[in-house]
Amino acid sequence: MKLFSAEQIYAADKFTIAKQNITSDELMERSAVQIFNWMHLRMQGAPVKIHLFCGIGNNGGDGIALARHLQEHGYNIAVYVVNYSTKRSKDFLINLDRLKDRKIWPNFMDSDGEFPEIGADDIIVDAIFGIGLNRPPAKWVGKLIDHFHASKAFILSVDIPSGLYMNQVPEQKDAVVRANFVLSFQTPKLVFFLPETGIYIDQWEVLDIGLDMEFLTAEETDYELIGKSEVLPMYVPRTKFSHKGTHGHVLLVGGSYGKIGAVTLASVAALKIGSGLVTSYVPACGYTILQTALPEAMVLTDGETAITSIDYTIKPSAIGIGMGMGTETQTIQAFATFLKSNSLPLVIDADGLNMLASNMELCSFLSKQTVLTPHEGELERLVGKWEDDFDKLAKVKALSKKFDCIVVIKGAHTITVYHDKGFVNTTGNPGMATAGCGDVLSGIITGLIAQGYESLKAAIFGVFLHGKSADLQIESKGYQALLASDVVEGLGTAYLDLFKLPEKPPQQEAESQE
Ligand SMILES: NC(=O)C1=CN([C@@H]2O[C@H](COP(=O)(O)OP(=O)(O)OC[C@H]3O[C@@H](n4cnc5c(N)ncnc54)[C@H](OP(=O)(O)O)[C@@H]3O)[C@@H](O)[C@H]2O)[C@H](O)CC1
Ligand SMILES: [K+]
Repeated sequence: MKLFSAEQIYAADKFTIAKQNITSDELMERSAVQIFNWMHLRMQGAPVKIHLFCGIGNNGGDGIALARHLQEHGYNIAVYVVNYSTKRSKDFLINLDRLKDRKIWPNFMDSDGEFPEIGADDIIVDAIFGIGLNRPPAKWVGKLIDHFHASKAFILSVDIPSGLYMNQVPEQKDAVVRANFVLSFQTPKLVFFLPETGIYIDQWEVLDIGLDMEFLTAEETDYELIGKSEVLPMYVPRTKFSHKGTHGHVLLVGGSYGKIGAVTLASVAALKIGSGLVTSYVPACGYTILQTALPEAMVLTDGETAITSIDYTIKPSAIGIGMGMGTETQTIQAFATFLKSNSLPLVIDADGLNMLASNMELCSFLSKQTVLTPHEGELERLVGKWEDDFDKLAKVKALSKKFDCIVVIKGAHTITVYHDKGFVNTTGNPGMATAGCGDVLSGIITGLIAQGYESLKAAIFGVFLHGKSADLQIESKGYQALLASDVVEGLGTAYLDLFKLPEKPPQQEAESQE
């Protein structure tokens, strides 16, 4: 799913209005009706108090139009106009008049004089600011937002939590609504998925307001949200006459005394994701461990407790390097020599990234579209400190373009960056914050590349399957007990889940059984 910018959404509005020959007010009405239907389906007329806080722009207009529909269906509402500016939008005013025609008089608020009482069991509809926020909210609006939070009421934000920008992090962290639920029009927003801004959103859902599909399809976006529909077309099925030689040969280079587990996890993940053959290249201290833990793998050794040179005669189809490898001087030399002569598809993780970061000149030797899989600490060593999430993304894009590499920024929503484009993952959970999960991911991505997936697709698909496996495993294991090896274990079901149809709603299910 594409993640559109504010400019693109405004352009889509304009295009849709012209093409469908509707007014902007009609488009606002569609938005309001969609929100109303969503709420009505869940609330079924419940007499819960609903406080609608509406700004004076089109986000506020949505709120005002929603208030009319709620009132017409007998809901218990209170409407407030958060009068932060005198520049009221045309469609806001049209809807304000419609409300007044129905004898509903909003409370106009333009300072922190007195805020209404809000009960913990009430609902707040947050329609103060939408995607048009372009400067910090006034102090009193910040206080009003504090008042929302203090009430403990459920907060439903219209389109985007008020106070969040579309393309930068907020200056005042307190002046942003912490939404329990966001109903976002047509497209989720990138800020829902970034660590500094995603914290303001518990859950979100997209409402289709019928923006022109032709326009949306043609528009290129800087970011894409990756779900099942995006990865399914990437999947390459096995053919009847294929054999282990057809499914690639992975070489994993890493490990040092006390850290052989890292290569072991990557190796088993590479096998489980479907590579035909896996060779693990480890210091001699890892030989027995690997041969015992993973009889399916072949093992090559070098040095006693750390890797001192990387020499092999096998012909791998993809190489993963760095997990548990250490950064001893001899290891760094071996790594440098290897990079200078290697032209095979490559994945670099963990200590491989640390060695790269302390010898950035080596980046010019990376084979094309090398995949780097840093966590935040490793990334900072590679690109330097960033000011905020947007600066981080800009720095990563610059690195990717400079060295033609793919950077997998690991996090709650892992973002795979290639040149100017970012792919935001939707699977995974906090149970994955556990030792070895990164090693598993590097094994998965290397294993997919070895099977013939292009490196970028392997990174995007691999990140998805890694998270999906953990999501499926969590159902029986819980967050705390999830281990990296459970994530490896679940890879088979993660593949199978790609082909599971979504569950039908109960009514359809009954009909299909008749
Ligand atoms: N296609 C869709 O998704 C549709 C979305 N709709 C809704 O429209 C909003 C966007 O509406 P817009 O009027 O452009 O913007 P806002 O409502 O967010 O803001 C209104 C104006 O407020 C001014 N502004 C910005 N920041 C501040 C601030 N800190 N303090 C005071 N005022 C501020 C700004 O105007 P200026 O000229 O003063 O700069 C904003 O324009 C979208 O989110 C949806 O909810 C439509 O209903 C249908 C289509
Ligand atoms: K809002």
